[in-house]
Amino acid sequence: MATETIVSIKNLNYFFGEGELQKQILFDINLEIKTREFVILTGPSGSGKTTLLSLIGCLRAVQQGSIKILGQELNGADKKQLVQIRRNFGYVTQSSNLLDFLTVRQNIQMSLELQPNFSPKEALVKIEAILEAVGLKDKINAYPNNLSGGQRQRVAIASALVTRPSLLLADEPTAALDKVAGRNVVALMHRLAKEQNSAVLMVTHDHRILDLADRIINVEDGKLGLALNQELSLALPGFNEASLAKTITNPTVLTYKSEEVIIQQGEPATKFYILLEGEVDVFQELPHQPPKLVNHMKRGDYFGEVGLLRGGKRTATVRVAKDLEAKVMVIDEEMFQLFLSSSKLTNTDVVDNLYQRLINNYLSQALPHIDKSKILAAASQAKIIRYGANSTIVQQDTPADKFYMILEGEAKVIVSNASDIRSYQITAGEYFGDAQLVDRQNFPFTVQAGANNDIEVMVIERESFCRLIGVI
Ligand SMILES: Nc1ncnc2c1ncn2[C@@H]1O[C@H](COP(=O)(O)OP(=O)(O)OP(=O)(O)O)[C@@H](O)[C@H]1O
Repeated sequence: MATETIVSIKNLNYFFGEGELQKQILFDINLEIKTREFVILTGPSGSGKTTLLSLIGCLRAVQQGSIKILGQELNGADKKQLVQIRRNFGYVTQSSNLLDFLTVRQNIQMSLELQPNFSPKEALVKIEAILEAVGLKDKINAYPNNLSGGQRQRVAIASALVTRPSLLLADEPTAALDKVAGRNVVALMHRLAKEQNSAVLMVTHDHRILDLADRIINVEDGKLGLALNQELSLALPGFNEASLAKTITNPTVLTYKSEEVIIQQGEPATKFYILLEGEVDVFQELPHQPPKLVNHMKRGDYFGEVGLLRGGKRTATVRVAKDLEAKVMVIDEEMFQLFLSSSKLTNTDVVDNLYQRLINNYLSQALPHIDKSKILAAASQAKIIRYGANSTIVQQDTPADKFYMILEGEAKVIVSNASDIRSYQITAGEYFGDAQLVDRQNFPFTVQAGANNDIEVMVIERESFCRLIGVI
């Protein structure tokens, strides 16, 4: 699918007032938005978000700099050209500007009438289809007053998208809605816009929907910047600005090229990363084999915590996906530990995720020929059990009913028969039970936790394991 630049803004400045009262509102704005991108503008009140949106939407005249919509310059464009350019937009506002004396169908029809060339019959087909998409087909003849706030906003989205615009501009579309309705409305806008190949630029203060964006841009004092605090709170639930204020160092932002390696398996772990833009692949480097893809991550995901919290070495390689650039926030170890210690929620979330990734990495190494999706599914079913020093994990001559893998610590495998007892040590990443499980044999050995420390073991039930290796 071709990607086009929908909006291209270069060196844009904007002023309100004149002479001595003139005040600059926007400062040297540069921004590109491409097909299918869902971009959120956020930032403090009065920072210039609505002004920027209205300039892009041709509701104000460009004074200095350039805004191009689908290659057409707005600066200096005459009225006729602006009317033409506006046909590329859909607009959704906070108060869903529906006309109360018109039915839902008539309200949507008004958007279509701005676009010539539709017969009434074609218009009705389009209205029915878009109402079906927003889940309101049965309200086609209702009046807006008889709809809930969320339903009205869905009609507004239907009106904005019925013409299949290249760009949907939305100004605080959830402000009048409760949490659930607000999220539903934005999720709907997100889905439809992607299906129709539209780009979305949305102004919002609503933190509950930031995860739906492909990109979050912060507007502060009329300047654009990365929304680092919002990105942090998205990636690490429980994060609050006080955590950032307590830290000495500011996070660094780095950009990596397509297929560039960000962290390399086996190298010392010193930093934690949050993906701000682009996508990355996670690989497991295996002896005598090509690297194995174990995960794919997108904006809002983080990586690097496994090495920081376990063993100090990188347990996987993270590389930028092909044909994409990646922008990452780089957080040093001290700051990362502070995030964990300052929020129980963040700590729990990071640790849960850590186990999933550890299991995923170890299983990928143990079963190099099993594909990524099966391993991820099995990892999500696995249980983690801690055994105290010297305790027995499995007993020789009892039926094998589970697959075991050591995540941390050491264990002793003891094989005893009539004439002698032999034993050897196994450690993190090593496993047992696989050979006996399929045929429901007995364990030919006893496995005990090491003498000095607790150990952590991942356990997968027989059925999940057999499904994983493809024997059922
Ligand atoms: N017509 C106007 N004349 C003079 N100043 C204006 C005008 N409209 C807005 N401003 C000023 O421009 C600045 C930016 O306003 P804008 O509405 O773009 O901010 P915003 O980021 O959208 O704020 P909010 O989040 O509160 O909607 C504010 O300081 C505002 O007071």
